[in-house]
Amino acid sequence: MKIGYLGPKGTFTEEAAIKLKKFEKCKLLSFDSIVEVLDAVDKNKIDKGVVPIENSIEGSVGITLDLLAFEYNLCIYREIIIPINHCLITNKGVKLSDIEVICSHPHSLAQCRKFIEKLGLKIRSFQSTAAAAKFIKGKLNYAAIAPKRAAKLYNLHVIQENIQDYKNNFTRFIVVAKRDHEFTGDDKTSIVFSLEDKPGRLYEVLKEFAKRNINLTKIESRPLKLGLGRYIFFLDFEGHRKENKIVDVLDAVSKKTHFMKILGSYPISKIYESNSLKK
Ligand SMILES: O=C(O)C(=O)C[C@]1(C(=O)O)C=C[C@@H](O)C=C1
Repeated sequence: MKIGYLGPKGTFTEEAAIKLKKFEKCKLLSFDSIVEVLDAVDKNKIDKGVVPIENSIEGSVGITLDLLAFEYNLCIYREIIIPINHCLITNKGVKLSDIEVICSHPHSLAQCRKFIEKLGLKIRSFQSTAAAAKFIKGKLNYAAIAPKRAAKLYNLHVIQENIQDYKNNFTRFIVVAKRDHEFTGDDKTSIVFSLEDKPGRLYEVLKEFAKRNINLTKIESRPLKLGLGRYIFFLDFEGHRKENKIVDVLDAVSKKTHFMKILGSYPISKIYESNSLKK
């Protein structure tokens, strides 16, 4: 089983991918961007791919949602939630006062916004935290925001841990595949849909879930990219698409939407512990 992840080695996504070893024997392969991971699954170069979808401080990873909605017909096979400990990382011997530029993934920079503002640093974005850590190697006025494990892998130094602006920081990752997960009895389903621009249309859809006592776990809108005021909705709810109640609700919703895509049913994740220093 080949599983791709947003790399290089040392990203939070790799930490999430390592958790998959509990479920199946797999070989982990690193990719430079989220789109490359999804594309490799789509083209059957790998069996599954792990990408971030949502963070408890900064919200959704827009690119992941957009690719699932508009560009690929892939399924969510599993979700993995891990705690995120952002570390300030430099070359050995560098002091806080030496740092001029801070490098990281835009989502990580956003999760540490107040911390960065207090230090008055310039920022530079990278495809991932570990790519930023690799980049600062040998650059004495640069720091990276990255996992502890990235510092260890690239022989860098952790100046400060847990620098995110809010204590409870978690990211939800999804494992994407060509098919979704079989029924386990403790599942969730994700769909995406768009509506006609008429009064009450979203209410009509949500009513179908309320009527059947189905618990929604997330709702999010993203631009439909056809102009202001036009949206696509992502909805997560409890239950598996093979259960009668869910078959029924999906049928009702498909009749009330302009477009609907089932992204998949998969087991609800527990929150994993960080294993940032374990392999
Ligand atoms: O750069 C990484 O380490 C990633 O795994 C990406 C990512 C993200 O896109 O949200 C994952 C977890 C953190 O929330 C910050 C960055």
